[in-house]
Amino acid sequence: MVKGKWNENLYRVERSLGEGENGKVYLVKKGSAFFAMKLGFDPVDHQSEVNVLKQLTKSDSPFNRFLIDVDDYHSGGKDYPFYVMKYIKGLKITDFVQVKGEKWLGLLGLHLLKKLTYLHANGFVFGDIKMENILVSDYGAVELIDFGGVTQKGRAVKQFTEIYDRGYWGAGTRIADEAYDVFAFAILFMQLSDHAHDWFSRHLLPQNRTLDLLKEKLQQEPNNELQVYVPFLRKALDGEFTSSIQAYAAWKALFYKRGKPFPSKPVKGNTLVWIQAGFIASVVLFISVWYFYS
Ligand SMILES: Nc1ncnc2c1ncn2[C@@H]1O[C@H](COP(=O)(O)OP(=O)(O)OP(=O)(O)O)[C@@H](O)[C@H]1O
Repeated sequence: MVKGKWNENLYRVERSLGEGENGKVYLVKKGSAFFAMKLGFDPVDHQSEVNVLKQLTKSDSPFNRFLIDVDDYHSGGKDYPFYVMKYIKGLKITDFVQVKGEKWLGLLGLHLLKKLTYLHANGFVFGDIKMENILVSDYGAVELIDFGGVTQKGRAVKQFTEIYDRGYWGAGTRIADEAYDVFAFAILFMQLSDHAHDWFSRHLLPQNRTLDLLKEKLQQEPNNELQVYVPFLRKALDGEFTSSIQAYAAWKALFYKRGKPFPSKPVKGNTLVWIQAGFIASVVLFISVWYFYS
């Protein structure tokens, strides 16, 4: 059990969800509700993450219900800072694509860009877009986790991962602007196609990390699902989308051009039974009314 020193909320730790450079994340239960609890390793980094989440809590965006509680856990004479957030039950985006298939790439891109537009509208840039920081729940709902890299526009990006960073590819600065996230988005989607996956994990010498090389790889993109988005990805790498709203509109246009409907939600087994029962009941009612009045 973890009891907050100040707010006195009591959480039962169920299991570990994961660990990164900044902290450990646990699945916790309060009453009958599940949450994710992050215990920070470094108090300064932890506080900076909490400050961003607190600001987003005040915003008019889907992020405003993400942060639940901020407190310290006192144990063995020491205080351990933690925060509690919404628990996201989902798969890492790579695993989701592997399980469900590449036909979902278009929809995932649409949802991720939409999320970024909310963050950007509130004056922030995500900074550390990478596979590990994107969870996908059923039916393709995309959620960002790990707000450690979230940076106010105009400041130097707080935390990034080399291959997603436009500075690494000599394609621009590390000053937080919307195009920075759109560039990382493009790398992510190139990486999500099997073809480029291997190539990204290889170590490249500094002189080989160029925008031309990225575009050359894009040209060779054999993946059918991603093919339609290649013009978008090229523009994103070139920094031509100065806002995520523009990027979202462009992706959306290609998504519909592709002419593929959203993978639809299957009707649940018991919903189907109720629909059938309702139909039979209405037929019986109709026959009996007709019989009664005729
Ligand atoms: N809200 C959440 N719901 C479900 N799982 C989560 C949540 N937040 C984090 N996790 C899990 O915990 C792991 C570590 O969390 P997080 O990425 O925030 O740590 P970090 O130390 O900031 O990582 P990094 O070293 O990448 O910066 C994630 O990869 C994810 O699997």
